[in-house]
Amino acid sequence: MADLTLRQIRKSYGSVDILHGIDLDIRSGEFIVFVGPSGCGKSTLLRSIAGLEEITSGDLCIDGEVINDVPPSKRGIAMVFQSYALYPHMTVYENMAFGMRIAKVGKAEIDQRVKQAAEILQLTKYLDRLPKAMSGGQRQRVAIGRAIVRNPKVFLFDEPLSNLDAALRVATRIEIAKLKESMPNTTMIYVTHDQVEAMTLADRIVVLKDGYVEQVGTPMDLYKRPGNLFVAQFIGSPAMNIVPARIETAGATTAISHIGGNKVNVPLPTPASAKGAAVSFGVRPEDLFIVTGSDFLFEGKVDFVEQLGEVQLVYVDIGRADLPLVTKLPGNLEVKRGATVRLNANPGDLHIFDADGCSVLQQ
Ligand SMILES: Nc1ncnc2c1ncn2[C@@H]1O[C@H](COP(=O)(O)OP(=O)(O)OP(=O)(O)O)[C@@H](O)[C@H]1O
Repeated sequence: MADLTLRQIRKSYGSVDILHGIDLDIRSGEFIVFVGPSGCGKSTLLRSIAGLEEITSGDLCIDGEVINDVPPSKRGIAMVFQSYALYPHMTVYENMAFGMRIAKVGKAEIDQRVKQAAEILQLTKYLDRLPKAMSGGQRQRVAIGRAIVRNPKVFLFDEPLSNLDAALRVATRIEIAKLKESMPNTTMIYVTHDQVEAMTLADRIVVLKDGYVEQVGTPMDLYKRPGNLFVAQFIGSPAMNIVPARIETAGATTAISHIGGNKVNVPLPTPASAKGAAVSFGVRPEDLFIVTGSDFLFEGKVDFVEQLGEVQLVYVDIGRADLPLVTKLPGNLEVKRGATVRLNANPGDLHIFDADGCSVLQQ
C-alpha cells in the first residue's frame, strides 16, 4: 500500500529545464500511465520517482514521508525497463534471486518468492534457462518477475513492451493487466507511447507536454472531455478533426459557423461575451456518420479511402486542402472516391476550444 505525492517537482539539466513543477496525487493501488510526445519528460519523471535522477526541487512523498534523499534501493520501488536489463550469464532463477541475495534474504524465502513469481508469470519451466535462450516476451516477464520478488510498494514500468512485436505486445499487455489485478494494493506507474496501452491499462492517464501536466483523468474522461486542443488531438486515433469556427450565438447552447458546412448548435454553454469569438470546432473521426437529409455538419467530396477491413478511414475534402476531414466508417459501407457526402454527429460528441486552445467545458 503506498500513496505517492509529487509536489512541484522540477528537474533541470544545467540551464535546461525539463520538468516545470509537476503536482500529482497518486492513490495506493492505482495504475497510472504517463503519456506524451517524445521528449516531454515522461522517463525523467519516472526515473526521478525511482531515485535514478536527482530532482532539482520539489518534494516526492510516499505515504506522507518525503523520500527526496532516500536512496533508490530503500524507496520500496521496483522498476522494469524497456531493455529488460537482465544479467546474461545468470539463469532466470538467478536473475530473479539476485537482488534478494544482495539484500541477504534467507535462502528458503528467496526460493519461495522466486517460485511464486515464476508461477504468476508462467516462467516455472524456464527457471534454469539463460536469457539468451528466451524470446523477448519471456525476457520481459523475467524482468517483471525480478521486480515482483522485491514485493515493491510502487512498481514503475518504462515502456516495457516497446521492444516486442505486435502480437507479443498484445499478449504481454494482457499479462500486465492481470498482474495488476493480482496485486491490487501495489501502486503502478507506466510510461508508454502507445495509446492502446494507455487506454486499456490505466485507472488514470497523465498527459504530459514540454515538462508540464496537460490533463489527468480516467481514459474515458480524457477521450470524452479533453481539457484542451493538445489532449483532444493526442488521445484517440486518428486524431480529432479540428476546424476553424466562429461563435454566432452564445448562451446555454452555442451556435457556431464553421468552414465546410452548416451552422450548428452545440449543447455547450458559452458566456455572452463569447459572441463573435474565433474558436476551434472539434469532432472525432469515429463520431461522424453519413446522412442524406439537410441536417448535417459537413459536406464535401471523398478524396481518399483507406480500407482497414472492419472500418475504413474516409478523407473528405470540405474546401480546405490543408484540412481534410477524417471519418472512420464501417468497413462494409460503400463509399466511392469522388462522391459528395454529408456528415453529421451527435450533439454530445461535439467539442469547442477557445482561442487559447482550452475546452469551453472547462470554463
Ligand atoms: N542526462 C540528460 N542531460 C540532458 N538532457 C537530458 C538528459 N536526459 C534527458 N534529457 C532531455 O530531457 C528531455 C526529456 O527526456 P525524457 O527521456 O524524459 O523524455 P520522454 O518523454 O521519456 O521521451 P521518449 O518518449 O522519447 O522516451 C529531452 O529533451 C531529453 O533530451
